[in-house]
This record gives sequence, structure tokens and C-alpha cells, in this order.
Amino acid sequence: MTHDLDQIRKDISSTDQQLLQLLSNRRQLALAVADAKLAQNKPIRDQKREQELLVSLIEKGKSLDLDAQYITKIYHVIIEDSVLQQQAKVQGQLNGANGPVARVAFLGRQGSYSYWATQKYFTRRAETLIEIGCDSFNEIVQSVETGHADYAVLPIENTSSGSINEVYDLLQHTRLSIVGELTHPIEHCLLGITGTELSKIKTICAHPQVIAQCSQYLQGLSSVKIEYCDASSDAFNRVRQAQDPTVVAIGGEEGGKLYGLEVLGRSLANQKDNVSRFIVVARKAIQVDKAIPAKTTFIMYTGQQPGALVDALSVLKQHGISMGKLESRPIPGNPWEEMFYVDVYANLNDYAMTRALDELNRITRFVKVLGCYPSEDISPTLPPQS
Ligand SMILES: C=C(O[C@@H]1C=C(C(=O)O)C=C[C@H]1O)C(=O)O
Repeated sequence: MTHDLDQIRKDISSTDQQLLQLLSNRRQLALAVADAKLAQNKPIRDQKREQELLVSLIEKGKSLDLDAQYITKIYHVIIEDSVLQQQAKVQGQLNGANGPVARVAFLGRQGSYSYWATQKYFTRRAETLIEIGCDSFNEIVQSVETGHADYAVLPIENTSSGSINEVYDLLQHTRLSIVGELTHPIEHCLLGITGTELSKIKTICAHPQVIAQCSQYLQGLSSVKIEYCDASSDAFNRVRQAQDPTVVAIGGEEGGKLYGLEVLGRSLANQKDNVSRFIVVARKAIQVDKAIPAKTTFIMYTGQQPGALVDALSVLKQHGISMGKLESRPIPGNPWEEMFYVDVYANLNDYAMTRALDELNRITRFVKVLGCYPSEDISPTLPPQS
């Protein structure tokens, strides 16, 4: 092997170019597979094929000195992308685009977590993204309701801080429909201007959700003042403007870089796997192709008689519908009465779902469907070890 560093780096760069070309070829093939599946009435997701692929790739990897964990990690990302690309294509064909552009409202400005989630979701769609940065969840919802934006991207839950109640409460009263979801890893870092020293920090700027997600880390910094911000991008901006090495922000590394900030600490969240789930809402509901796994979200008020919730949930059981999440929120103006939010793995057009909703309408006081959308719970799995 040569010791010529420049030459080795040239070879690495050219290998990377080939990898990129191959990834692009693979994505095109996956999109062709989507057409073939639609023509043959087959579902987009094929977990058996994914498992067979992973097993054979791990086997092949071994012979190339590539360990199983490495191969699995890379192919999770590749297969997830492939399935999501196929789903977006099928959905685009079924629902059509709103027009050549998508005006999308999200929390904060360039660099906020919602900004990255928005970028991620809309790269898979045909429309050109027009960003509409907002300062509150209420403003986001209003901008779609009034027609100023076509879509909104809203965080709904997080693995460290749980449900985002403010967003749940907004959904109770909006006429908007949920048309999509996505998950996005949230890696909180401490960010400051060049020359900032961890031991001299006096103020931390962050969004309240971020503060909740990093509560354990912040408990250890009791003498530091917390400044609440509208979004992580707002926190970055304050630190950039202050040009004071005692003032830092919490947010994502990529976002902080856009504001010239440097990382002083990483992995600040209470949970190691800190992931947020976002929903995408629009004025018009969508149809979800039968070839795609769908989720439906509805809210219901069961009344307070004994067993009311159990009765409602057994309707789902009777129709073989599995539930992903159940959340309850107070009904404004009706103290101690709760609205239930239910996520189910079902297409609104499924016969079982239609029947279940008819029955829920009969036995509860109020039911409203918030939307039916493609499920993005895509985690390719290996077959159980024998
Ligand atoms: C590409 C396909 O569709 C999906 C994506 C896969 C992949 O990227 O390898 C495998 C199985 C399917 O879940 C396919 O079925 O071959």
C-alpha cells in the first residue's frame, strides 16, 4: 500500500463519488419497484424481503471484514429512505400536488429543529418548498387556516419530554387535517461564540421544550440563568447578537453552525435516543393509498360514566384495529372532563375502520377524525435468531 497521503485521499474521494452514484441508482430502482408494485396490487412495504436482504448483506459484509452492526445501521437508513421515497411517490400520484410550490409554516427560522424536520419531509415531495418561519404554535396553525401557508409542520411528542400539550390543544379546535408525520432525531448541544468557556457560563437560551428535554443536565447548573426563547433558532440568534462568552444556547449542532456558534457540549437530553415526532397538517384531508401502511388520528369525548373509555376502546378491539397512542387533554370550559386523542394503525377507508367509527359515534358523545396519513414507523428488522 502506498504512503502517499494525497493519493490515498484522492482514492477515498473517488470511492465516495461511486458510493453516491450507487445510492442514487438504488433510489431510482426503488422508485421503479413502487410502480411495479402498484401495477401488481402489492403493498409497498415488504418486511420479508427487507429481512432477507439484511441477512444476506450481513453475510456478505463478514467476508469483506465489515461487521454486522455497521451493515445493519447503514442499511436501516437506506431501506427507510427507500420505503419513504416510494410512499411519497405513491401518495403524490394519488393526491396530486397542491401546486408547484408548498408554503410551509414551522416554528422558528433557519436552523431550528422544526426547520430541519420541514426540509426532510419536503425533499421527498415534488413541490418546491417555501419556508414560512413562525414564532409560536398558534401562529403556525393560523397561517394555514388563513391560507397564508399550505402546510404546517408541528412537533407533537418527544421521547424525553413526552407529548407537546400546546399542539394537542390546538388540534382540538382546528379545522385542519393531519396529512403526514415524520420522526427526527434531536441532538441537543450547548453552543456558544468562539472562546466561550464552559466554567464561565451565566445564561442559557433555549426553547421551553428543549429545557424540559434537558432538565437533568440543567439541574446540575443551578446558578445559571435560563432565558426562554421562541425556538432554537431564536436562541442561536440571541447568542450571536450578544457576542458575550457567558451566554450560550441549546440546540442542534447543524443549526448552531448557521449562526457561527461552536459546540461546547453534546448529548444533553434526558434520554439517549432523543427523537421528536412531527405531524404535517393542511386545510384539505388526503387519501392514503391502500398499498401504504396508514395511521388515523381521531379525538373523542366519551362522557364520564363508569367504563366509558373501556367500551370505546373495545370497539377498536372488536374490529381488530391496533392502537398506537392514547392521550388525554382537558376540555377547555369543562373542568375535569377529558378529550381522548387516539392514533390507530388503520386506513380511514378500511371497512373495519368505517364500522368502528360508526359505532364510536353511536356510543360516545363526540368523535372527530383529525386525519389519515402514511405511517412513517419504518424500522427494518432482522428475523429472530434461531
Ligand atoms: C425496494 C423495495 O421496497 C421496499 C424497500 C426495500 C429496499 O429498499 O430494499 C425492500 C423491501 C420493501 O420494503 C422492494 O420491495 O424490493
